[in-house]
Amino acid sequence: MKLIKLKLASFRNLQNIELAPGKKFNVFYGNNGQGKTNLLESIYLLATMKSFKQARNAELIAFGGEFALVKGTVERDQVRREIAVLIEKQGKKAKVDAKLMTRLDDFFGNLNVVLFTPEEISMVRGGPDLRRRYLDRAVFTCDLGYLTAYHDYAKILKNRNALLKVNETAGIEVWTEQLVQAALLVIERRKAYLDRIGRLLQGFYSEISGNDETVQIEYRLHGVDARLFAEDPAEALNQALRAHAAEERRRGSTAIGPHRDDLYFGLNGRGARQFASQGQQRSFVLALKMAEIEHITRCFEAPPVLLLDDMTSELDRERNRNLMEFLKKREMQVFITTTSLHNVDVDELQDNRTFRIKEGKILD
Ligand SMILES: Nc1ncnc2c1ncn2[C@@H]1O[C@H](COP(=O)(O)OP(=O)(O)OP(=O)(O)O)[C@@H](O)[C@H]1O
Repeated sequence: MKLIKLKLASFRNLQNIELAPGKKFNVFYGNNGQGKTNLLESIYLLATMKSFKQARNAELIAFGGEFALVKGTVERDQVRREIAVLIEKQGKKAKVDAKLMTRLDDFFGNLNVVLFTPEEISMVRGGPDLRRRYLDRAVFTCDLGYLTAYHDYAKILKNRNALLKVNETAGIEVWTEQLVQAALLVIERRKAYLDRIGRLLQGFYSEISGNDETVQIEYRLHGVDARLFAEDPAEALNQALRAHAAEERRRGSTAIGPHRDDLYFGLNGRGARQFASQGQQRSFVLALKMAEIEHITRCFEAPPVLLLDDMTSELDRERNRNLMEFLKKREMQVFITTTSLHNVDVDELQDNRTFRIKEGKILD
């Protein structure tokens, strides 16, 4: 899967960009604040319809503009497709080969991306919402049905919360029953994904870190007896909900379910969040991304496009070299941003292309 053309109009500070990326490494370099991250954000948006900065539509449109347009030509198995996202303040529209997509399922999968930014280390250090967001996106890429399961759960959760908020207990059982069924579908898919990723993670971590530390990843159910869950998942959730009934009434919201669950990242048998160094945490996230790349490659029989934002500032020399080795071995298109070409071993990269960005324009 390759992005062979990219066209931007009024996207953030990128007023008018037309680009023919190379099929392997594409390095975007320039000073701070010139538009390098914006460029990666546009590619991410073309794949996911979302900003990785959680930006609202209005923020994506160039100051003073009415809309932004991101267009790309993607190639897979020698078939080319034109995909486009039009961003207006009130919403986004997606097109494939000039046809407006009414079902987003038909849009996703034309371009798959995996993103690594300096901020993502907070996935290890920060709160559970960041890990859930990562997990949901990762599951969804290869399992489009997950989006429906997730939305069904979210809808039921909203209805149940609305009753709890007004302290209405009549009718709550019906919602509880539906909540448990929908929750099980979400948890099952999340766990299945983690099983696959977990098997790949160790190898990639060793490759990046160059040492024999061990890593673990586990799904952590919030407030649920894990042993009972293994025997009778529905009963375990019901029991946990019964045990938290008073708390739910007090807080006016549902206390148990996938919206509260978390991921455990372990390093040498201890929590990476509390005990791993910055470098180890970075290696962990990177290994997670490598595992995600491998997983996507297997399910689409084509590697995703990798977006590496300001990569060099994040890893020490050896880890950086190990990452480059990993990337060189793969037939994968990579977009890298950096403040200086000295930060990236461009000479050593085959088929590389470099682009200088200044004030929202590509100079080369
Ligand atoms: N909606 C918008 N319209 C116009 N310009 C915008 C908009 N949103 C952000 N910008 C501008 O984009 C620039 C930031 O670009 P970007 O984050 O891509 O920088 P960068 O080249 O990645 O820098 P760094 O190396 O510091 O990460 C800022 O100058 C900001 O003012």
